[in-house]
Amino acid sequence: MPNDVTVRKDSPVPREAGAPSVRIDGVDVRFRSKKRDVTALREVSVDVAMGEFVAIVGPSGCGKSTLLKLVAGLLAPSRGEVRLQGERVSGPRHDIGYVFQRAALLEWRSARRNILLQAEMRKMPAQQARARACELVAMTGLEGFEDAYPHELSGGMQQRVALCRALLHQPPVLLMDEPFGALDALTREQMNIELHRIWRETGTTILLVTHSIAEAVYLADRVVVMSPRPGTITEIIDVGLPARRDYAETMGRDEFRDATTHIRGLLGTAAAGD
Ligand SMILES: Nc1ncnc2c1ncn2[C@@H]1O[C@H](COP(=O)(O)OP(=O)(O)OP(=O)(O)O)[C@@H](O)[C@H]1O
Repeated sequence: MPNDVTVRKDSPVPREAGAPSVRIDGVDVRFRSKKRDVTALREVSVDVAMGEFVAIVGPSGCGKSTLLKLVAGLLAPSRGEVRLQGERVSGPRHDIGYVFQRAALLEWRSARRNILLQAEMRKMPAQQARARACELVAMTGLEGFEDAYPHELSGGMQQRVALCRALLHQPPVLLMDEPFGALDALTREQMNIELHRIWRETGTTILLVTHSIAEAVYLADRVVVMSPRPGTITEIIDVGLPARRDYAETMGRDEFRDATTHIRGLLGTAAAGD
């Protein structure tokens, strides 16, 4: 579905009856070395529906990034299995987009050419890639900065470029690892608003790791709360907010307050910042 639907302006999140977009089933991850044996994840199971937005919160070191790496096929579970679009993940997957805390742009390439890097790596037809890049530049408000180099862009703009690059090949699943953690509070708020709109417009399934409880609840359909290492799922919260969310109005809603208070309670003093 997400591959051929690029614009879904007003519809709510589709909850499809078919296979989930991501299935994490009874997963353990152990890292063994001569010096130590670390169980990063234990018995983690979660299904993410097509087009759903799921946020993952938990104390530092509980295995959030490890979970995303499993979905991307960059790590193999020690037990259990991960499925992406119905297929068992058994190696690096190219049908995903990945956004990290640092935009990691190439300094010698313009914004446009950083975005098009994705197309070059995938050998996408040039015309199709340029058209898609233009669409994404408009969607993320980067118009007028296509020829700017990374050092000429603000942190928020650099992250927008990274987001365009991650979405260029229209991946059905987008993995985001603390993408706004390095931004100032106001820019982060703006990026939250934009990401929510882009998610609604593209229909992409999103898994977002964040240390911000407010960010998780504002953006997601469901929030996965994890325990300290070895990371297990403490609870999965359905935030119950409408698909269209005005930022200020959402902050004042009972559902928002209830969900954030509940998550803070679950995380207790182990919660990392907000
Ligand atoms: N390649 C690795 N080799 C050995 N141990 C690892 C490896 N990757 C992660 N770990 C360990 O697994 C645990 C989970 O790490 P991970 O980075 O997934 O946590 P996190 O929840 O994303 O942390 P943070 O919020 O601080 O970014 C940590 O104890 C970490 O030291």
